[in-house]
Parts: sequence; C-alpha cells; structure tokens
Amino acid sequence: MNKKIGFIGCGNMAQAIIGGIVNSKIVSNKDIIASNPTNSKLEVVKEKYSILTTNSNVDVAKFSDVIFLSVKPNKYKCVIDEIKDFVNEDDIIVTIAAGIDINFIQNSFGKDLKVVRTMPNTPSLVGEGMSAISFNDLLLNHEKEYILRLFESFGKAEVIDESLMDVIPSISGSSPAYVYLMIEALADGGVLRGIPRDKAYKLAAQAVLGAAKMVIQTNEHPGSLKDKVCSPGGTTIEAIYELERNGFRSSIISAMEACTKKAISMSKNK
Ligand SMILES: NC(=O)C1=CN([C@@H]2O[C@H](COP(=O)(O)OP(=O)(O)OC[C@H]3O[C@@H](n4cnc5c(N)ncnc54)[C@H](OP(=O)(O)O)[C@@H]3O)[C@@H](O)[C@H]2O)C=CC1
Ligand SMILES: O=C(O)[C@@H]1CCC=N1
Repeated sequence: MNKKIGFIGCGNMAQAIIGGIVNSKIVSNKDIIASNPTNSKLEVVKEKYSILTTNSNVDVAKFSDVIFLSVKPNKYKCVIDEIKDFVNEDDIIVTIAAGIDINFIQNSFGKDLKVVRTMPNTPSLVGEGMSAISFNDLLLNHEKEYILRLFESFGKAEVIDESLMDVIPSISGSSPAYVYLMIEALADGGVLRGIPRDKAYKLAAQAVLGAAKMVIQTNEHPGSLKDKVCSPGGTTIEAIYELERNGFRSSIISAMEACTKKAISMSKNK
C-alpha cells in the first residue's frame, strides 16, 4: 500500500526531509502533505516539490498514515492536543524533536499508538541524511521496515536504543552546524591568504566531503587516514600540532557534551 505522509510544521527540517523523499521518488508528491501556520514556507514546498499544503494540522492528521511532528519541541503538546481525535491506531507518529521521548508522545495522545522517535539531520535534503531511529513495541515488523526504507530514501539510518537518543543530536543531528563552522573557518583562512571566497568554499567543502567519504568507504581508522596526510617534517603535522595545542578535539567533545546536556534538560522540561 502507498502510505500517505504528513508533516505538521514545515520549517527547516521538514523541508529537508520532504526534499529528500520527493527527490528519491519513494513516495508520490500527491501523497505528501504539509501544514504550517504561515504561508511563505508552504509556498516554497508547493513550488519546489508540488506537494499538498494546508494551514490545518487536523487536515494533515486526517489525510496521513504516517505523521511527522516537525514542530519545535515546545509546540508538541499543543499540536498533539489539536490532532489527537483525528489520529487512529493504524497511523504511525514520527517524532523528530530533540528531547521528546516516546512516553511523552503516548501520554500526550492519551492512547496507545505506533510511535517512532527519530533524530534526522538537514543533509537529508541532498540525500546524505543521517537518522537515528527508535520504535515502540506497537509497530509491526513490516511497518518498521517501511519506516527504515523511508528514512534510507534520503540518507543513512540506524536503529538505536531509545536510552541513547538524547546523545544523537550531538553526534549527527546538530553536528552539520559544527562542520559548517569549520568550512567557514577554512574558507576564511584561505581568503586571508588571497584565495577568492567562492573558490575557498569549494576547496574547503570538497576536502571535508572527500575526508568523510574516505572514512566511510575505506573503513580505515580516522587516525590512520590522518597519518597518511602528515608527511614527515611537512605542512600538515605543523597544522595538527597547532590544533592539538589549542584543544581541537576536547573542544569538539565539550561542545557535544553541552549539546547532550541541553537535550536531556529539554526532555525534563517539556
Ligand atoms: N533543524 C535541524 O537541523 C533539525 C531539527 N530537528 C527537530 O525538528 C523540529 C523542527 O526544527 P526546525 O525545522 O529546525 O525548526 P523551524 O522553526 O525551522 O520549523 C518549525 C516549523 O513549525 C511551524 N509551527 C509553529 N507552530 C506550529 C503549529 N502550531 N502547527 C504547525 N506548525 C507550527 C513553524 O512555523 P512558522 O515559524 O512559519 O510560524 C515552523 O515552520 C524540532 O523539534 C527540532 O528538534 C531535528 C533534527 C535536526
Ligand atoms: O538545534 C536543535 O535543537 C535541533 C536538533 C538537532 C539539530 N537542530
């Protein structure tokens, strides 16, 4: 059966997933609907992807078999109150929010529902997303497989124990932002030495893409790949020494800890 997919909230993350799903053609655009209170974002997805749009969250709930709750965490309660009478036990609820657990979703709906907790990321838009997924017990095997196929249509997906979900923003949900910061810094460093800005972004971004592909495709330890770039007495080891002196790795791990602590505090203060 062709399932109908709905998005409640059509912001940055919903648009990335919609773009990824439409580009992969796994679901027909006529079977996708999105709601948003303001029209400008709906006009963007209508224009780009020819999906259905509405200002009514209830219309999305009535139309869809799989409902993505793609609003900010603090909007979950009111959105669920609005739609709960229009969601039935065969529907699948997908949460993408940091710090929202499956228990909270079930309690807010006040009934047993099939709930999938996920943490995607914005590279889903270009088919290179990374999503972590946890299912509750009510999903049947074929429904779990369907959800996995859906997420794999716009990148990679890993099933993960729900107890680890608050850590996922730090490693793959939020981390594209750290990488953009690094690409900006690499480009600025190039511009400082006279490289034209447009070329600097291309050089920096392609180096990051290539390095990530090397880790994934060669399966070699990142430390060993790093060693192969460091010619003895060469340029790279000078840069690595400077990065280590400035706490590059511990700065990233500290940033991740801050991210995880925030996700945990969000789950306590919903
Ligand atoms: N951005 C990211 O990289 C990632 C985000 N997430 C999760 O995705 C969720 C959305 O984040 P993000 O896309 O960044 O945020 P955005 O602010 O870009 O999107 C949220 C959207 O929800 C809309 N909205 C607000 N209130 C309602 C309502 N009552 N009914 C329907 N829609 C409403 C907003 O409309 P408007 O502003 O137009 O009024 C906005 O378009 C969050 O829970 C976040 O944790 C998860 C992984 C990665
Ligand atoms: O910043 C946030 O809260 C969301 C969750 C992961 C990425 N963006």
